[in-house]
Amino acid sequence: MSTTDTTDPTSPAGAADAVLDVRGLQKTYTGQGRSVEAIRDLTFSVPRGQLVCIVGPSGAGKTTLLRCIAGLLDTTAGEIVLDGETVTEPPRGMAVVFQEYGRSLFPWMTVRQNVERPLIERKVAAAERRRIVSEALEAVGLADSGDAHPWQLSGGMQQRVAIARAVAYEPKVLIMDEPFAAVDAQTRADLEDLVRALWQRLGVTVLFVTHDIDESVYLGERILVLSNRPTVILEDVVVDLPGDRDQLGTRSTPRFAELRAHVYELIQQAKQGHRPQDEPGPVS
Ligand SMILES: Nc1ncnc2c1ncn2[C@@H]1O[C@H](COP(=O)(O)OP(=O)(O)OP(=O)(O)O)[C@@H](O)[C@H]1O
Repeated sequence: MSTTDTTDPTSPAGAADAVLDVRGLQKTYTGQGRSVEAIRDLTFSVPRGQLVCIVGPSGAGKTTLLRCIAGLLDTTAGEIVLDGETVTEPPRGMAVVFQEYGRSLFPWMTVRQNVERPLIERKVAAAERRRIVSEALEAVGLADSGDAHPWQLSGGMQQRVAIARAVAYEPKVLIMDEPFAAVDAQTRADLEDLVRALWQRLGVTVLFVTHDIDESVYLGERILVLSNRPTVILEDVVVDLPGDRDQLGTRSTPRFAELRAHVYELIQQAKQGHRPQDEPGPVS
């Protein structure tokens, strides 16, 4: 298959099996006498259980997009729909893992207490909480670290705690914003495999923003490549690699190299200001 055959014709906006619909999203930051048009027009839909990576040049609006989807930021126009409900505030069905694991965990709480906290807020009964937390820690390989405090753990382990907390929440959509940018290469590879394993086991829908093109190809079933700001989708790339992936084997296949080269080329084009030909103008 050539790299030009990668646009997915099967993911129209508003697909019936979509867990998440982003429709005509626009976001312009205003204040202090100036405005920044971050997102011009984004429309895409994510089928339940898909692992989607989002890449684009620095400042393209990736974090802005995730914050809008997570209900943490008001949109200027357009709509985000999670399982049929318009998102107007952080919805129960979403969990977010950020890059700064150090700041997202409470240092005075143990690992177990950190993972348990959202479940307490959700008023899950104590016995059920214990079961869910144990399973989540087991799933991320931290079954023996429940009584430790975050500051006693390595960066990679702390990020595992953040992932366990997100998974324990049993989200419909797991949002990850450059979660592995601050860990070393070996830990990063392990965490990538952890995300793929959890995704396959739990069937959760994942939106994963990364700067790393190789990571997006290795992890994703699909990659949304964003243009330069003001952001539109430059290309919706299908990652047609086998579901079972491993760091050495998958990354050395010709198809992996082909997809990586294609996404790399798109990012270069985005940086040079290339836009899709049929880009709709901003709605006035
Ligand atoms: N609170 C804000 N007020 C004004 N402008 C903002 C604000 N937050 C972000 N921006 C601008 O919106 C644009 C998109 O920012 P955003 O952080 O979403 O991009 P990004 O793709 O996540 O960047 P990076 O890849 O560097 O992390 C940038 O031009 C940024 O300066």
